Amino acid sequence: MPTPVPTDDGSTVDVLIRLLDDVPVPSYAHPGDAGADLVTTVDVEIPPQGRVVVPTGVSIALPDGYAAFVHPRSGLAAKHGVTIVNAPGTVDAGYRGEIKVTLLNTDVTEAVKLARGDRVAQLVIQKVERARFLPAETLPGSHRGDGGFGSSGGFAGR
Ligand SMILES: O=c1ccn([C@H]2C[C@H](O)[C@@H](COP(=O)(O)OP(=O)(O)OP(=O)(O)O)O2)c(=O)[nH]1
Ligand SMILES: [Mg+2]
Repeated sequence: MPTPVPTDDGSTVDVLIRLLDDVPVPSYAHPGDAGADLVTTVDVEIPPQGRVVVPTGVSIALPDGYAAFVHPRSGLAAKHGVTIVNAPGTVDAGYRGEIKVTLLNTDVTEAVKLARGDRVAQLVIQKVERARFLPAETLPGSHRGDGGFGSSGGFAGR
């Protein structure tokens, strides 16, 4: 069995954060976690199949070449059907406004009540490339070609 190489704990980036409310600085629950939890600063009830934009009480300044992505939390999704409409939300490096989360209650019958301070999303910071788009008449061939949307097969006979 190959020995896993420990992750480099120096792989962190400094991100300035403003707390706009009495909220904790987002933190990673465990070493090696990718997402730092964000809380809602408001009590909210999301009706069945409803959506609501909640503030998180934080704004950040990312270095150029980085973006932050607002991801759903699996516990909220699995237990209550709560996800994020635009998952993952994209926070641009130049954005200085409050980070907000557009929550969606996918449950058809049950409303979901969230209280101020509840963790509603997780923020993943990533390095991102920006492209120089080069218009071309044709594109180089590839093994996949234009196959997509299930071209490699479905599941369980469908
Ligand atoms: O889940 C999200 C997604 C975005 N944003 C903020 C940060 C981001 O930099 C800005 C714009 O997001 P996006 O580009 O996704 O929205 P848009 O509809 O294209 O708005 P804009 O025209 O302002 O770019 O909104 C959030 O706070 N939460
Ligand atoms: Mg945009």
